[in-house]
Amino acid sequence: MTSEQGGSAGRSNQGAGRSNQGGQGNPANQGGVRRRDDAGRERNRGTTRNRTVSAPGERTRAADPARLVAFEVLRAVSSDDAYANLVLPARIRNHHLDRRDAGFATELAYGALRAQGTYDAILSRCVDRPITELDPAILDALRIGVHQLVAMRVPAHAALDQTVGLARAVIGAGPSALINAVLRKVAARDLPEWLTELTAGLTDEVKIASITYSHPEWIVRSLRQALVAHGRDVAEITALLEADNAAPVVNLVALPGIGSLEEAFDAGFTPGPLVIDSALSSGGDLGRLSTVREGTVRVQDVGSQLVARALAGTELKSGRDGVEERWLDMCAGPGGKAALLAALAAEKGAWILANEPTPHRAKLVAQALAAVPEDTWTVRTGDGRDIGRDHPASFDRILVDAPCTGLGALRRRPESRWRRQLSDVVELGPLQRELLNSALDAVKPGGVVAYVTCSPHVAETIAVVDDALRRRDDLELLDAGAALDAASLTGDLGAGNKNSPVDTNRMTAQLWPHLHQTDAMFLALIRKL
Ligand SMILES: C[S@@+](CC[C@H](N)C(=O)[O-])C[C@H]1O[C@@H](n2cnc3c(N)ncnc32)[C@H](O)[C@@H]1O
Repeated sequence: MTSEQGGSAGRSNQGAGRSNQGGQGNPANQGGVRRRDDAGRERNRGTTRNRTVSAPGERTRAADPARLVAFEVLRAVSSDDAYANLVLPARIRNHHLDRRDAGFATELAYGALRAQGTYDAILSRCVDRPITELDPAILDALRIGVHQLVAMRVPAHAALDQTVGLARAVIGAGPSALINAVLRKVAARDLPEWLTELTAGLTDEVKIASITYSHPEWIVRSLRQALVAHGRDVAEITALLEADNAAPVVNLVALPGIGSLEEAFDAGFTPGPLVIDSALSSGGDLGRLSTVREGTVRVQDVGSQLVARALAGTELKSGRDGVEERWLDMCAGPGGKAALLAALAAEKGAWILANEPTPHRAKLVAQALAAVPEDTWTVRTGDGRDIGRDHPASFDRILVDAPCTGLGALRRRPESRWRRQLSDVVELGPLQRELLNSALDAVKPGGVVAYVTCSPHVAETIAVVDDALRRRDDLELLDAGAALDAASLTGDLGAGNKNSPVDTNRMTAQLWPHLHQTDAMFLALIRKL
């Protein structure tokens, strides 16, 4: 069963509230009752007591709202399988955090989630039983404490006082004593000292990197393998893992012919160096940008912008060039690339079908497309695997932005590295192949299919494309690296996999967080003969 929605459907504002730090002003904070300086210390609390780690004195009794927000986010992630980037803005709003507190809570929650592997290894040395036997709430409070102690500029006494105060307020007096004792042991060393101790005697580079850069071993192994398979030096793994741990820059795109970045520039965004109509910022409240609320300017990773533009700019041999072309976004939800593609299609006089099987995500696609002239697009709610059979040789350009593990977007989803498993890679394989095959049936001779993943994993990238090329004799690979260069402002991204040891992979391209400051998007451009 499928259903189609015309371009007039689903108009509503979107984009508002997507900021990580979109806190509301808190009158109490503005009145100077509770302010935080850059080091995360609260100021104007009355007499400053000179506490030390060894003599912490009387503990704070109430939970600091910013730490409470971070704690609630960790609890929602570990106990309710929540997504941190969805929970955090809501909690920031609920607790009325001001901008500075929102920034502190964001750093604390995201930092503690990303570095959980390292922190759990540290905690294992400081707790006299396996940490898996700890009450999950206690473990989350400890993780928050460790992050303040070893990675934030929070003085040790404040980190201890505040974390113990939080634990006392939300967990109870008993656990707060345990937390106090454990965090004191953590505070005895800084992070480099802890890492030296944790990796002493290890020779396995994967294990060392896993502890040092807080990634599961299977992901370290997969990313090393991906670097090599895409023709890069395995020594880049350190820079890649570090890039996964850095707070990502917010990327905006102005929909071509529709949006303007002037307002974003006025608000402090800077022009993106890699792609036209893009802007960058290290944070801020996006909700105050009217263009973002209207949907004419959208939050979108530069890598996503580049692959969409590379597909739109590829020369076709399917007849009409540009005018009245039919485009398909086979896996469109929630609509980021569909919106950019639709705006590019509108400029060229083309039309796009945006397909998504999940009804609520299909609604998001319609919302994302609402800013684009409605005669340019249609939303279809259905399985992409049926499109090749139902609409053979019907489209000039097709994007298959396949469901994948997202291993290339770990910096944006702090908890996902702990949720994903190697078995996910295996499970997604058949779906990725069926979707690509359906797209290859649905594309016209001379038309182009872009196979894209936000994962560089070999099994989700090269292996899928290789299988398609092996099964069919009506395909040719186009130079995806050159297409990305042509879509970029620099013309010299160096994303082509020219040095890949795999023959068929030399025409594909791979963007990398540590090289391009984008998500690790893979792109293969396949023309049907
Ligand atoms: C990587 S996301 C796409 C992101 C999207 N292109 C964007 O830029 O916002 C993959 C999407 O594929 C959808 N999907 C899953 N199974 C599918 C299927 N059988 N056919 C089509 N899409 C599917 C998922 O629901 C998800 O929305």
